[in-house]
Amino acid sequence: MPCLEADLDFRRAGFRLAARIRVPETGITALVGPSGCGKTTVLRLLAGLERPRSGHIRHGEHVWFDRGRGIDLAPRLRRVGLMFQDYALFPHLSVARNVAFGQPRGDGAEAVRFWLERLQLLPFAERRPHALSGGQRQRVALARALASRPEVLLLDEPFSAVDLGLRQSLRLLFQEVVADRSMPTVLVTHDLDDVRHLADRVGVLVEGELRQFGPTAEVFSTPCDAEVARVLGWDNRLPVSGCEDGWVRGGWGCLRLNGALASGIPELVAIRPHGPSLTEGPGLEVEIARITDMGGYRTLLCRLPDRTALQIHLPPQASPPPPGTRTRLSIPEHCILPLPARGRVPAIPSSACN
Ligand SMILES: Nc1ncnc2c1ncn2[C@@H]1O[C@H](COP(=O)(O)OP(=O)(O)OP(=O)(O)O)[C@@H](O)[C@H]1O
Repeated sequence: MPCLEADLDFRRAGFRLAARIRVPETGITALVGPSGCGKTTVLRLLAGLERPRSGHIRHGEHVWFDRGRGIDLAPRLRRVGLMFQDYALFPHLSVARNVAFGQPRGDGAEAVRFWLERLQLLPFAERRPHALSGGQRQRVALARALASRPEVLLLDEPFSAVDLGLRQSLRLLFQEVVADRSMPTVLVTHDLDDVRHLADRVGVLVEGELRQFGPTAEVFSTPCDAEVARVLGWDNRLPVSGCEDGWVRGGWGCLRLNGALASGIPELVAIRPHGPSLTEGPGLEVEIARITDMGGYRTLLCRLPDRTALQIHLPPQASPPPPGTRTRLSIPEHCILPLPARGRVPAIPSSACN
């Protein structure tokens, strides 16, 4: 199956990107990372809108870019369906004509209607982009990317401007389209729910470096370093000042680790919010700061002795003492993840493309 494979080295003033990425034909590959880490740049390089300094880009047997061999295919020849954050709609064209733009020859008004209907845009078919809401404009851009019958789909924040209900239905639609078409699909997003709901695999980009890449569940459950953990929403991060005999400590207290440390002193330990519980026995000293009922569970915001915040989730039947109470927290070893300052990118298995 033709996967999209790229080895990218790119530089611009004050910014360097070096990433190897392999996007299989099936499923969705998400790219996440802090603002400015280079996500959009990766999409622009793949689409041919920026030129790498060295490296290569291949789609199956087709070489799109190879600096050494002097190959640099023009963007229109790469058959990429693109959707960028600014939507890049033509202001003088109606919604229908924007969607028709870039359609392959032979696809007529029926195909346009099909996409307008699927993206709930039919009522706006004759409007110009300026007369649409942000979310409607975003759907026009998505419809246009899909109507071009791309062989590779690159989407930058495709659902950020729509409300939650529409977002859920767009996610479903998007999943169906990708399953029907089987094409390498890269989704850039800041929304971790998009990643959890949609992505089969995820790459975490930090300062232009692909720090971790792998199956979504695996990357979320075992981030390779402190920065990746932050990007993936591990909010409970405790800085480590020392480590001996299987214990780590900081101004917040000390915790026993599960198993030996792979290397040296971790920069911090991350704590899973599900699993810790209040105890009268030995545990981490905390003061309860806030209790929030979340419906299916309760969140407890605790303060540790050095005032670091720690958030845990308790089952709805738990009855924690009121805010202001000093108590102890028992944190099972499997809830503690020691993290180095900077991890190594795991090798991308060649089987990822099979
Ligand atoms: N046209 C440009 N000229 C110069 N520098 C740019 C340009 N576009 C982006 N940059 C810089 O390149 C770096 C990577 O930008 P990029 O847009 O790829 O980040 P991003 O991860 O997509 O960010 P965001 O999540 O905020 O959209 C940033 O430091 C940014 O300031």
